[in-house]
Amino acid sequence: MNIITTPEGTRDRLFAECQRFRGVQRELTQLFHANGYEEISTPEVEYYDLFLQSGNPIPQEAMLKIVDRSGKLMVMRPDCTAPIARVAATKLKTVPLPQRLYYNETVFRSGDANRGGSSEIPQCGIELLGEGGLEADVEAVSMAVAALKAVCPNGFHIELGHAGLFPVLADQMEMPPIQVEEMRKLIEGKHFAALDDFLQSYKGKPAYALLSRLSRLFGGVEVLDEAESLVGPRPELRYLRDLFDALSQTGNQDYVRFDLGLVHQIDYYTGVIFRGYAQGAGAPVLSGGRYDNLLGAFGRPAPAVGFAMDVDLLSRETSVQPSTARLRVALTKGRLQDKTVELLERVGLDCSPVKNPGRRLIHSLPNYPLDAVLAKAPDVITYVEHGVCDLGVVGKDTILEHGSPFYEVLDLGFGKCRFALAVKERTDFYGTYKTRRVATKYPNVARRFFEGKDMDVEIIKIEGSVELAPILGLADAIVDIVETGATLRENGLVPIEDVAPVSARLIVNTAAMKLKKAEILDFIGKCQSGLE
Ligand SMILES: Nc1ncnc2c1ncn2[C@@H]1O[C@H](COP(=O)(O)OP(=O)(O)OP(=O)(O)O)[C@@H](O)[C@H]1O
Ligand SMILES: O=P(O)(O)OC[C@H]1O[C@H](OP(=O)(O)OP(=O)(O)O)[C@H](O)[C@@H]1O
Repeated sequence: MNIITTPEGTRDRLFAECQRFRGVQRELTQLFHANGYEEISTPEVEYYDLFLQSGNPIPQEAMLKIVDRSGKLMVMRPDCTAPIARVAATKLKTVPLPQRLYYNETVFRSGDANRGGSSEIPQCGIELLGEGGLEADVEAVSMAVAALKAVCPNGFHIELGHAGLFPVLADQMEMPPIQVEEMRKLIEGKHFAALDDFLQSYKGKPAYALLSRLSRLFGGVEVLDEAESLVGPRPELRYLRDLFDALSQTGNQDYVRFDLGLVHQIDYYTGVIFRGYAQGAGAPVLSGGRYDNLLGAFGRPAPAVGFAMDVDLLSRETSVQPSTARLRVALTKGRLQDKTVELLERVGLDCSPVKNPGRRLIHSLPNYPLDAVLAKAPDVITYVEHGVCDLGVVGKDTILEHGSPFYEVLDLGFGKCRFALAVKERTDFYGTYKTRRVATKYPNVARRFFEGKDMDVEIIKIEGSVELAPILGLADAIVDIVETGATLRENGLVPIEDVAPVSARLIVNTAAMKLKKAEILDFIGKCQSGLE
């Protein structure tokens, strides 16, 4: 058979697209070079252990692996920073610090090709090795500003956070580690209402006031004022203010904001963290921070700071289209549509176009700057993830199945049902050694549920009316949505265990949240007041 397609997650670039892409690379590399950074290039394959050693937060399953002739496990470089730290600690060991390095390389990660995920991510970035402290951070953030200025004609901004803030606040809450992680996830995902609920029983703790606001504290320098008013002076907040003041002295203040809710799972970063957002791009185009422990992991302890820019996102045609102030909201068609309309009407939005849609799929509301897009549930997630819709209304079932690379800000309370494990009446599902077969429309949810029980099962994906599978003898059980329980009953099935509760959620694209903050917060506020 002749192979005439490119591998999953890869693509060719032709003519104008290639020119735009090379143009961005040229602009960035010239800038870095002109500022005293020297180019470094490392192999596209590295030993897997290198990334284990670096404490890199990239999950194992996201790395593309190869086994070499001696049986050693290698990976296609999933990140540029660890290999550069390796070089600095070995070949460059005798070269005095600080070292200023830049790279123009592709990193490889296995994404979900069916959802537009790319396995090849071209990056351009810098590493400033061997310099700690404010001056080095000012240099790195200023370089990030200059780099975005060079390639984002429609506007951009950078947000600063501090990796040290969350751990000290979490310590003051005296929570078990599992709860700290739960709280971290709620803050990182900007689950506004869920975080409020979660923290109810911690109201007496000293860090409660700030932690309960942390996911909402993004914006201008007033964010630091509010944080300080809630927790008193803190060195991390003081540091961010000093950094902002220093950046203001070099004329960068208009490009710099804050997000105190930037809280990463693994403390790879040790100080300032930053992300860059460009008008028209649905995901951050730049990401970086201070990582003072990485070089030490390779035997040459030294502080370091750096950032990487996504050249693909920066050179896409769509990234040069300025976004409008109107919000685009993807609504799940079917069961959730009427409830969403009810909620919006309760707070005064005229939804008549959505109530009489005909065959049209996009509807402008006459009295609010919002375009409603009607889509199937998994597509709501795809549109919001890619930033072609700013917000979405979708069931938690779909989020649990498809993942959540977006902010999940509100539980809207309607569309309530649950995931349950169900079997034919009078069946002992757990009482056998045989590998059980489970039919479901939600294979990821089912797989995780049984993994949590350390149980091997065979999962069969069914597209609908899953109840048929055990009746016809194809499966021993199903994992499916149960609302009233009528469908199970009428088909001789019984629920034996709840898997997860489900209800409709309001989700927000991570870049849109930052680029259209005022409009999006207004809409979230409206939805929240409709719930109350
Ligand atoms: N009884 C229920 N069955 C299925 N979904 C429900 C139920 N109750 C609430 N929901 C919520 O409604 C959402 C949309 O359900 P709906 O049935 O309209 O679409 P779907 O089942 O995903 O698609 P379709 O039936 O068109 O294949 C679900 O994702 C879920 O969050
Ligand atoms: O507990 P109940 O109130 O009976 O509701 C649960 C049923 O509703 C859903 O099916 P849906 O009607 O969406 O059809 P589908 O199976 O084709 O998705 C779900 O998959 C169950 O079959």
